[in-house]
Amino acid sequence: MSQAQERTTSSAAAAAPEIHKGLAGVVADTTAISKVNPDTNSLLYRGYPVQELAAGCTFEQVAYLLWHGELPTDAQLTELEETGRAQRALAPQVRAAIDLVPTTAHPMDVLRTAVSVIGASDPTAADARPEADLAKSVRLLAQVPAVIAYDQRRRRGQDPVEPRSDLGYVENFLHMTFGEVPDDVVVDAFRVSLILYAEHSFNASTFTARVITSTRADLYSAVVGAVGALKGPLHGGANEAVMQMFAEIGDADHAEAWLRDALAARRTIMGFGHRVYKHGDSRVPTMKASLDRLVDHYGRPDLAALYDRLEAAMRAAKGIEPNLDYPSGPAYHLMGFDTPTFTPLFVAARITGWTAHVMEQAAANSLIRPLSAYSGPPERHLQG
Ligand SMILES: CC(=O)SCCNC(=O)CCNC(=O)[C@H](O)C(C)(C)COP(=O)(O)OP(=O)(O)OC[C@H]1O[C@@H](n2cnc3c(N)ncnc32)[C@H](O)[C@@H]1OP(=O)(O)O
Ligand SMILES: O=C([O-])CC(=O)C(=O)O
Repeated sequence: MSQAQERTTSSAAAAAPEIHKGLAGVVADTTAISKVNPDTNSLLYRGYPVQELAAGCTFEQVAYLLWHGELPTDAQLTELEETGRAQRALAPQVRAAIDLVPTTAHPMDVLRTAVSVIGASDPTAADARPEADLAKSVRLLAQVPAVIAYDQRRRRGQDPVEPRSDLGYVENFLHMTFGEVPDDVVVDAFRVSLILYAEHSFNASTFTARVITSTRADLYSAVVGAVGALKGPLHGGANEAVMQMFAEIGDADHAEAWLRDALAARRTIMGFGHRVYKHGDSRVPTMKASLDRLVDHYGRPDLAALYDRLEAAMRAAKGIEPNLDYPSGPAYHLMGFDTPTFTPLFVAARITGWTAHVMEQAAANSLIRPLSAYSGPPERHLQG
């Protein structure tokens, strides 16, 4: 190589931008909503450890905390509950829109469509004042359970169940889905799962919501985009994929051989691994404890055995730990939800975190627009 060529190569190398594929390790902004700390395996919502919130709070209290930064007083909680309870029923046009979506479509497609119609029917959709965005967030929190319950029931050929305003959020959700409020152990496991799923800093779906908000689009558009991002199996779609995987393995005694073959085929093992946590997901022990109680309640030690054997085999083979979707999938299965409904349940919880981030982004906005390094052909021209 000539000296001139060397100079060109080294100056090109010096100018080459550092690429952060997948934005891994990039700190994109500040947030006061939650702190994910992989070093201490901890997760704080507005400063509170999520385990403490899961042990002692209702889901509505956690929603209020994420939106407002503080836990509600009794009067504030009552106001939130009453506003939500009054909005639990679906408008006829939302039901009609759901009915138009074929049942061959995934329930996440139905939910995405329903949120879009809820937004398009809201005359305040374009009102970007913080109090208007908060009201939209409360509305979505109240209506998403009705969409999920309505869709699962229509797929089963069952009539819809009307909401009950005398029930709390969690009990009413289960009532609308199953036509009855199940035993306390089930209600409590569901409550815990919703609190654990509520918020997780700049994950892919939340970041999607923030990107959309950064263009000054409305809150419903941000949530529709976030639902799309959550659907993928590398993100929220993993909870249903865990159950499909369990069905494929069938029996705990097959776990090790199944995993050996799956890894040899370079398959991704669903419910394992995490972009941020590399030594285990802070939420898993709490959800696993709820799963254990469900296993006892329903008398399903076979499911617990499969869970444990696959987890141990994955740890031995790859040193990779489960994420929250691993215990949540079988927990939702035991509660009686259909497998394709699992990711919509994640949406019901994450609506709180998404909308908190939408409001935080809007309050201190800067258009999110990273740079790219061009890797296509050099400049060229049409002939003649
Ligand atoms: C609530 C949530 O959304 S949590 C995430 C839910 N998603 C899943 O459970 C899907 C399965 N998991 C995965 O696909 C990944 O672990 C992700 C997408 C979550 C994180 O991905 P990344 O941060 O890109 O992981 P990373 O590339 O650092 O992985 C390191 C190595 O472990 C491997 N690995 C990571 N997770 C898995 C897995 N679940 N199965 C098999 N191998 C895995 C990667 O292939 C990679 O191997 P290599 O170095 O030989 O190529
Ligand atoms: O943080 C992430 O990348 C994914 C995750 O666990 C979540 O969104 O709950």
